[in-house]
Amino acid sequence: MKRWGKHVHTEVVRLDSVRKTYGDGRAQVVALDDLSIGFGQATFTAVMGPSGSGKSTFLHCAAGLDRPTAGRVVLDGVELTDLDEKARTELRRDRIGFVFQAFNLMPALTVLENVALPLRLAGRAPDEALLREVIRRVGLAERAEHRPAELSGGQQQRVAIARALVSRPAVIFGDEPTGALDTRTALEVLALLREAVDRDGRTAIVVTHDPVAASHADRVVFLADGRIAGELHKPTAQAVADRMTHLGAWAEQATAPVRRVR
Ligand SMILES: Nc1ncnc2c1ncn2[C@@H]1O[C@H](COP(=O)(O)OP(=O)(O)OP(=O)(O)O)[C@@H](O)[C@H]1O
Repeated sequence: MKRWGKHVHTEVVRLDSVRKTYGDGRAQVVALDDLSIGFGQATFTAVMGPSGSGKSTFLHCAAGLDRPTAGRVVLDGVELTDLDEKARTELRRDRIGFVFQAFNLMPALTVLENVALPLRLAGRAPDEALLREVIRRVGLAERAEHRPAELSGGQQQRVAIARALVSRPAVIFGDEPTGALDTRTALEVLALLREAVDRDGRTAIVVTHDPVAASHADRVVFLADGRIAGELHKPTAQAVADRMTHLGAWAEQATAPVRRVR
C-alpha cells in the first residue's frame, strides 16, 4: 500500500526495472528494457504497441508465466521473482484469470465443467450455485450443459471469461481477448471485463491491437522497443489510433507475421 498525499493507492501489479533478454552475444534481443509500471486495484489497462514492442513478453513476465532476466514483479503483494515454478503455478491458479484470443476451452467438457475447472485444479469443491451464477452473469444460463463446439465464438469467449472470474482473481490478464470476435461480440466481451473491474473490483490488464477495445480501458499504456512510450487516460478510440500511427504501429503491422495463437 502506497500513500499519495491524502489518497490511499493500492497497486495490485507492480513491475520494477524489469528487463527481459532473449539469446546472448550479438544475437541478443532486449524484449523489455528496464520497465517500471504499476496497476491500481479496480483499474482496466490496455497495453498496445507495434509488433515486436514487447507486449507478450510484458504479459508473460507480469503474470508469472515467464521470469524476467532482471528486476522484480509484485502481484497481489507477492514477489513473483522470489517464487519457484511450483509456487508461481499455484499463484497463477489462485490469483490470476487468463483470457486468450483462442478461448482455450476444453472441448470434451460442458460449459459448467469448463468454468468449474480452475476450482477443481485447485482442489476446491465447486459450489454449483456459484458456478451457475457466474455463467448467468456472462449470459449463458441456457447453455450450461453445452460443449464449446456448440457455441459461437463470442459465447465461447464468454465461457472463458466466466472461467477466469470463478476463482475471484486479483488480476485478469487478456491477450487479444477480442481478436477473434466481430465488433458487436467484442463489445459484449469488453463490457463483461469492464463489469468485473467496476462491480467486483478486479484489475484487468489486456494486450490488444484494437483502438476500440483499448477505448474501454481507463488507461492505455504504449510500448515501443521494450519501453513505455506513453500513456493515455480515459482514451477515445480516435486518440488511441492517432498515437498508434505516431508509433508507426500500423505500417509495421501490415508486414508483421500473423500473431501466434497460444
Ligand atoms: N523466445 C524468444 N526468443 C527470441 N526472441 C524473442 C522470443 N520471444 C520474443 N522475442 C523477441 O522479443 C521482442 C518482443 O517480442 P514480443 O512477442 O513480446 O512482442 P509483441 O509486442 O507481443 O509482438 P506481436 O504484437 O507481434 O505479438 C521481439 O523482438 C521478439 O522477436
